[in-house]
Amino acid sequence: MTAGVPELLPQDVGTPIPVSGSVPADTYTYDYIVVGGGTAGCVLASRLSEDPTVSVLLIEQGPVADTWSSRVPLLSGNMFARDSLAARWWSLPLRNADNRFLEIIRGEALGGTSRINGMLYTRGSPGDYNQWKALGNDGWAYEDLESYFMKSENARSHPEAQLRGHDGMWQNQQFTDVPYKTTAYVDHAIELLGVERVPDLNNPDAPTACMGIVDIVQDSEYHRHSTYRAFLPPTLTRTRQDRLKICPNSIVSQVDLARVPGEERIRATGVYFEATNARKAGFRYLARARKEVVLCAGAIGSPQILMMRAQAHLLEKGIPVIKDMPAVGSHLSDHMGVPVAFEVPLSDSLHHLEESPLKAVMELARYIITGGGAFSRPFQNSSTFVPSRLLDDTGSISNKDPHHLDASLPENRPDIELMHIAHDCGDYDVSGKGVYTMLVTLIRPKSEGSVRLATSNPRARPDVDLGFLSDPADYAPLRKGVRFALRIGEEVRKQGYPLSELKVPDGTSDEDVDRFIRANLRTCFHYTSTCRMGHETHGERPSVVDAELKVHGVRDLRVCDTSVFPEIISSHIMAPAVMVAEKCADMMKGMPTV
Ligand SMILES: Cc1cc2nc3c(=O)[nH]c(=O)nc-3n(C[C@H](O)[C@H](O)[C@H](O)COP(=O)(O)OP(=O)(O)OC[C@H]3O[C@@H](n4cnc5c(N)ncnc54)[C@H](O)[C@@H]3O)c2cc1C
Repeated sequence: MTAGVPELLPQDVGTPIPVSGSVPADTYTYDYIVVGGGTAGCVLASRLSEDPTVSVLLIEQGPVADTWSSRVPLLSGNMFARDSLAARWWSLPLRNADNRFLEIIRGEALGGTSRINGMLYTRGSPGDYNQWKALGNDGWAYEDLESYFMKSENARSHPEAQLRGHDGMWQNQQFTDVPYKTTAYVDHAIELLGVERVPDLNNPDAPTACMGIVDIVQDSEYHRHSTYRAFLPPTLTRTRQDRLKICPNSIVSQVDLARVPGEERIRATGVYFEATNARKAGFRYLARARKEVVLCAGAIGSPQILMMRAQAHLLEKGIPVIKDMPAVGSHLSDHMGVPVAFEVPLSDSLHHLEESPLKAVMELARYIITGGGAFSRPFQNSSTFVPSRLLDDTGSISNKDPHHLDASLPENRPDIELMHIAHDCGDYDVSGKGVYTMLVTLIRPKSEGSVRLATSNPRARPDVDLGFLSDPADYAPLRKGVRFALRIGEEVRKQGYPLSELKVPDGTSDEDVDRFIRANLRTCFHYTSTCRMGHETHGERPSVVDAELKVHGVRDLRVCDTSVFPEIISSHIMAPAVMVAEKCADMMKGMPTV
């Protein structure tokens, strides 16, 4: 037992396979089964179990692990720490980027990726969701979703903001003090280049070209506020343990499907699962759902589970296919980032903590005593968003026509984000140097990849093809973004600040910049759209779930995580994952959605 969450074993919540006739059919039956206790899954399980008359089973692959370091912002975002519970494996080679391999990363613990990520809370542009609606998804325009963003959050730093939530379970806040000198020079340079600085990047009325400090999910004690800590804390799970059963360290292999008598359709009746511990392999269990099964296993896990029954090509792997759905695992989208790195004085970057253990210890002590300092924040503090078409040849925004900056219009969505990071983001040797990185990120990529089963073993990692640069149209905005970052560097130097180019393209031609992009491209781990929402299962825009997140043609089965995004949004995706779960809970409860 860890930190008081009542944890159950597979044999406590499921019937062993083969099912014995002596076990009454109702014994291991729940109203709802939620698969995956990650970012969205914790929210959904929490909301569904508000009703004292329903029973909910939550099955999570990873442990409940509420360690101290998992709450310290700077430490908990370190995926390489031994207790980080970040699962890591290699992608397939990037065919269009020098056949490089990139690491696929997700959180595997209660809280999922919200337990290990960069903590940035961003809703995205209203135009992102108006685009979802334009693709045929009724009920998913920004005006339909705003109340769900507000319901979940407690925005501690924006008490006056009417369109931010202040009573929700999930806390976020913003640090307005500038942590390193570089930031002030960089921000000033960006303003000189025509981008407006805004106090709240989550204000839906902010222009599409804007820059500001990003809110982070953090509670009043300056701890990371993962969705586990916010929505399923021990105080809540203990009072609901009669109706909310939490089974960690268990992996769901398949959804149990049965034909609906007299109908073409099939229905989800339960899930098969087993302990994650390899020594328990071979002991399988079945839990049944009276009402619905909901997959919240993330944009890699949910298609992996569905593919066990739903793709014709899997016949070759000996997997019997119940329903052919070509969109399952297809259309993987991710933000791709190109780090443009500058050298700055060591004291102005996070590297000074690595170079001086004494300083690191003092900073940690400062965090423990005051809650402030370098350890109280994640790696990234601020961001700049720009639609690249507004950047002119000089690398600045001269077109200030309000129509072009109206964030509610899908065509105005920004396609470039510059993540401002006082650390290096590449694989090169920077020992002894201070580094400031502009991570130039393509946030509306046209390239798509896929998730495919490598074997029929549910414990095996699936093959992830990120598909970066498979659409050559992605070069143009990335090139503009890289040149914009270099231009910002120039403006900073003009102010007299000692910043020099460290990792930048060899020359100024398109070929030079493209070579740099291919050699340095990295994932932002923002996987979406592998079970995307839409009208059809086949045809021009094949999809997996409808606007109620129900899997097409299968009764009583929904998907609720970032895999359902009809298109990736032009910002970080954790807050939208929570919004999806809030809306899904209301739809399942039959409550009128706004
Ligand atoms: C390193 C990193 C940094 C990031 N930084 C940010 C950021 O700062 N801001 C932001 O907005 N976004 C960020 N993201 C992205 C964002 O955190 C995720 O996209 C989002 O949290 C995913 O939510 P989810 O519910 O879809 O999936 P997850 O949170 O990944 O949850 C899926 C859960 O399902 C479980 N699971 C999977 N398969 C099974 C199975 N078969 N059986 C049982 N359980 C299963 C997993 O263990 C996991 O707990 C980051 C991502 C990473 C990896």
